[in-house]
Amino acid sequence: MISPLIQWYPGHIAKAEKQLKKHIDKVDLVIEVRDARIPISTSHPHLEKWITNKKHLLVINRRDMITNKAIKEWDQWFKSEGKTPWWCNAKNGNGVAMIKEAAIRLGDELNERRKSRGMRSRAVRALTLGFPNVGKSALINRLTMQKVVESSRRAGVTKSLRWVRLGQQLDLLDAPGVLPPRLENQKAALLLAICDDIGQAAYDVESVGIAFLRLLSALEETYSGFNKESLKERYGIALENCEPNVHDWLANSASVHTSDDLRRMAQKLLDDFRKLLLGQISLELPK
Ligand SMILES: Nc1nc2c(ncn2[C@@H]2O[C@H](COP(=O)(O)OP(=O)(O)OP(=O)(O)O)[C@@H](O)[C@H]2O)c(=O)[nH]1
Repeated sequence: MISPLIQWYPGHIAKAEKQLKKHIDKVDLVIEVRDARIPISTSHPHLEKWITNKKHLLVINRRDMITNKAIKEWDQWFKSEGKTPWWCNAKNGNGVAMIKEAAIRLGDELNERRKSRGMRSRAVRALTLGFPNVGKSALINRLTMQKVVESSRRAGVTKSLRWVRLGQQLDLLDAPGVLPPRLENQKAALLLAICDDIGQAAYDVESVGIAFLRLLSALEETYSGFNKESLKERYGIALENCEPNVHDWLANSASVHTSDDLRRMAQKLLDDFRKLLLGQISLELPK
């Protein structure tokens, strides 16, 4: 079995973490953004420690990339863990207005407290925090209803912290994505690579593509909007019987003749998944 060793901690992320720790004291509220396809693997292990005494809004973005059934099950799971998830699609704006209202409500609570202590009320200061590429910048652009920060397909585009004013009520700090310095959990790292939430320099596309196929073949049909037929039509791949050695099995398939073919196919497969061409697929299930 091929197990990719994935590590990604580029200089700008190390710098971002340092800056973040400096700025975190200045904010009232942390808007944590996660990827709906992998909401556990995109939870930062140090976040709880960083945000003690802060208000916390948990946003699960890319809701369009998983099924409604999956959203419902995750929703119940988060609630059973004492958390309230706010689902959104930062690309088309779905769910963003409710997140804005929730942030403003939390700001109002804060200002009530300030007033009771004889202090003047002010805009709530919020920080968006999350792994690279989960949609933090897209969310900010939707919240402000203009393109104030760069949002791009590549992970690691936001490179410095920047304040953005949202009316009189909300000041938002857009921060670069943060990651733990070591991806101890390689299963989670693999999911991050499949979802394009870490830079491509961190992994071997062929190994990740093959691991993705293996995951697809093990997916619960009822839980996913994934259509095995589409894979068969587009790539000539039948997922049945692809174990135990996916690599050999793939190498013998009709469209793969050279290792370059294999690499190209792996890349296309991952791109298709990321662009929703293979359906709405959850790569993690609630425990
Ligand atoms: N399908 C879909 N795509 C989204 C959604 N939100 C963001 N995207 C896309 O995901 C990519 C990454 O979004 P960004 O907003 O740049 O992500 P980020 O978290 O700011 O990324 P970093 O700058 O790397 O930290 C972009 O191509 C967005 O258009 C969503 O809800 N659904």
